[in-house]
Amino acid sequence: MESPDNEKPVFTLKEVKFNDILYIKELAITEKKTTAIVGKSGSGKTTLLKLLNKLISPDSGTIYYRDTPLEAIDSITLRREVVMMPQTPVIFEGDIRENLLIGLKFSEKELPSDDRLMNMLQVVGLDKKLDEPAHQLSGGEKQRLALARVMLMEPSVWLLDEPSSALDKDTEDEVMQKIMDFGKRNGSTIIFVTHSIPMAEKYAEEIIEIENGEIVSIKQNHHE
Ligand SMILES: Nc1ncnc2c1ncn2[C@@H]1O[C@H](COP(=O)(O)OP(=O)(O)OP(=O)(O)O)[C@@H](O)[C@H]1O
Repeated sequence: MESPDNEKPVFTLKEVKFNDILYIKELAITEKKTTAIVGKSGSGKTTLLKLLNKLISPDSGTIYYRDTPLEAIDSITLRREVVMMPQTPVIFEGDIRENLLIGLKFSEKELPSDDRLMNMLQVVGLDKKLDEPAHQLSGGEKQRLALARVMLMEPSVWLLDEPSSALDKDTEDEVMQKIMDFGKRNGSTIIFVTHSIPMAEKYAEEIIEIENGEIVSIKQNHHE
């Protein structure tokens, strides 16, 4: 796939194979754009995100992050810039504050103030106090907390696996819109997995469709 000169790929995949699950001959994911990965359950969407975050490694082929092969980048260094939010939010022992800060533990950034943490809870629409225990939150609230954690890390690239799956229809749109606004404001690249074609069409500029571990289409999606 050829990109115009002003569009640089953030990830490039060449002949990438993982078990019998995924085979990607060639793929370039454009920097600063929003890309949706769609496909049926079990088609390999999560596997692709995990490969991009170096949680798993391909059996063969090469994945480049910008111009560097992933095997030449240390995982922690990569994950300071490329942050994945898994489908099921990971919530740790402790209160909401600790859960917000845990993502920043490996970064070299200064820890944010309580005011900033509260502001982030407001952005994701989580009306809780910082010292409330996190494990008591509902599924949708945990997802909002996980999202606020990602936002605090100010990733250059977001990998979101079904970011709104635990939310009801009314809040799904609100949260997706927040992700988009926040990401665009920070000049981030957003790559999100969804089984919902309407969600992909509404929010993504590029839609990659996977079927049985292979890309069957890449569409540009123009918003008015
Ligand atoms: N490490 C692994 N080893 C073997 N099989 C795996 C591994 N990881 C995933 N699979 C299988 O690979 C297939 C693709 O899984 P994946 O999680 O990527 O699908 P998905 O498209 O994200 O599905 P869903 O929409 O249901 O989350 C599934 O059949 C899954 O059971």
